[in-house]
Amino acid sequence: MSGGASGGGSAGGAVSATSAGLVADVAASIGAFELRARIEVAPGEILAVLGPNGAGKSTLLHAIAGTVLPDSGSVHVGGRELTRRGAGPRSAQHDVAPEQRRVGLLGQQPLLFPHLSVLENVAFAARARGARTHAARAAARARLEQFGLAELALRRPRQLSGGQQQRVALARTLAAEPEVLLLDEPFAALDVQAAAEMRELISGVPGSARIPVVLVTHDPLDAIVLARRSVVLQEGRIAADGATSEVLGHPTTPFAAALAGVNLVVGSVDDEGCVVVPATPSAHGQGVPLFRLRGSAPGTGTGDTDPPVGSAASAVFSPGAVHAAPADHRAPAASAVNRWTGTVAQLRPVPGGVRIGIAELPDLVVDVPSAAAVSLDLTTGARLDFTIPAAEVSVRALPASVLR
Ligand SMILES: Nc1ncnc2c1ncn2[C@@H]1O[C@H](COP(=O)(O)OP(=O)(O)OP(=O)(O)O)[C@@H](O)[C@H]1O
Repeated sequence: MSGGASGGGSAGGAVSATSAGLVADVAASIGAFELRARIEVAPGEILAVLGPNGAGKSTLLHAIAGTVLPDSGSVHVGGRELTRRGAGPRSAQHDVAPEQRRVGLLGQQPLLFPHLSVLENVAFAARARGARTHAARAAARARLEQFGLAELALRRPRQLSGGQQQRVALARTLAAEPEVLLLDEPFAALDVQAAAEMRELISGVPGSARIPVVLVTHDPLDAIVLARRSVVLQEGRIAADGATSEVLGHPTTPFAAALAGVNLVVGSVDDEGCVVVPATPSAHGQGVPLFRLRGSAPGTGTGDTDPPVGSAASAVFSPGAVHAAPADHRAPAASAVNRWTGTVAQLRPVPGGVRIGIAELPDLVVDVPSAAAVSLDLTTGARLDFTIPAAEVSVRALPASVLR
């Protein structure tokens, strides 16, 4: 799925236009920001798009919806070409107007018509597509029934909770029978209960409507619960793309690692199969000279699938898998594996314990249980020995370009 505009090559080139799903391969610029991304989503599939603020997630959705016109590239839904733009000034251009795209876009706010009842709001979508009033109302009633909203049919939007409004907005979006559904942080403005109800409805969309769904979210749990595949968009590029379990279970970018709540370090592989990471010298002048991590889980650091010596690799481990103990002042040898001494830089409470930031390895955090935190007498500036069992470390090969 990756490559294309995201790989810097084929925006404006051939894409699988005959695909039954959504294929968007676009390069778009807004001011200084440049998006180059390709996504492909099958009918009945939910693709989660994760990424930090300003990564271009909304821009990607708007390029599909037709409210942002890409500089180059193409958008196809069900084999229908919605946009084709070449890079050159004389290249052929083709853009279906947003209202004719049959693309449903739902954002954080429901944006219902305040003067129409719930029923009329939902019926409006079918009427806008040419359905007669009676048929549109009947279809709207059926959809409200399906969404558990039938009792609210005669209310105005202001008489609904935020969660009910958002569910009505989803019903209205689907009533237009879109060929693709784009969801831009649909849970962001909802409380926990309302978000759960909305999640439940969205999880049923692929099965009932058999359309491709793109879900932009900041919450990794949304991706885990709703999407079998995820992409991570960073600075306008696809930084990770694959099964959600892989993208979050073995993240390759610090952003994805932070989302998944795990530590990610990147380094080169030495002749013992360890990932070697240079550490930042600490203010105490006692930086960890080399940080070496070895994994032992099958296929993740030992055996035939080991990354070759000198290649780039990542090591991923949970903050709670690290054991902390008072430093024994005989600094571990530079050759120590899965063991290092570090200086406590920050301490903050987390459920069940304390999270330690380490001065020499600022990208890592270690979680110690409350009881251990008390016995360690934790203070900033304290020196601790950290160890992690190899079985808790997952090592994977990375493209060589990450070390440049
Ligand atoms: N109308 C606009 N004018 C100027 N710059 C814009 C405009 N819309 C978006 N941008 C810029 O384009 C970049 C991508 O924005 P976009 O909204 O697509 O990101 P995002 O990943 O959806 O972010 P967020 O998670 O904060 O919603 C940002 O740098 C943003 O400032």
